[in-house]
Amino acid sequence: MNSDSKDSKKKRTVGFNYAARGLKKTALTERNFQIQLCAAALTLIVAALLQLSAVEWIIIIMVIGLVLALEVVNTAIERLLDYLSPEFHPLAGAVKDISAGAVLLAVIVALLVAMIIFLPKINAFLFYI
Ligand SMILES: Nc1ncnc2c1ncn2[C@@H]1O[C@H](COP(=O)(O)OP(=O)(O)OP(=O)(O)O)[C@@H](O)[C@H]1O
Repeated sequence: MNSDSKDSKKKRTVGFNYAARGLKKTALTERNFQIQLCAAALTLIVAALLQLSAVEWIIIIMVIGLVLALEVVNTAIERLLDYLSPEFHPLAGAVKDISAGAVLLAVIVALLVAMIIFLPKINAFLFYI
């Protein structure tokens, strides 16, 4: 392996480490992210119990990923604003509200998707027993 490809592999590993560190920090400090991680774990357990099809699994995993990724971005925006605008400023407040609104939208979509996929299966299961 030449030194150029070694360097680029090292850079990728270092980049991944920084990203993992960011996720770890978010998971350890952000209450909303912790709640969403628990909800995601619960959803995956219910999905496994209800034996979803491959397409249903893909949809569920995508909406979970959307919510978690948006929460991470929202956290980054909050931190950035805390750094740039530690004092009260209506614009800083508006940006935080809008960023939180994006997470809320994704959560609503995730709830709707979960209801559409899970409710008929839960109904069928209850009817069966
Ligand atoms: N610098 C600021 N200027 C004006 N309003 C702010 C400011 N910081 C926060 N706010 C208002 O307070 C709300 C909550 O902000 P905060 O940063 O506490 O976010 P949070 O959702 O409680 O997340 P976290 O608990 O992770 O900090 C914002 O959505 C915004 O309306």
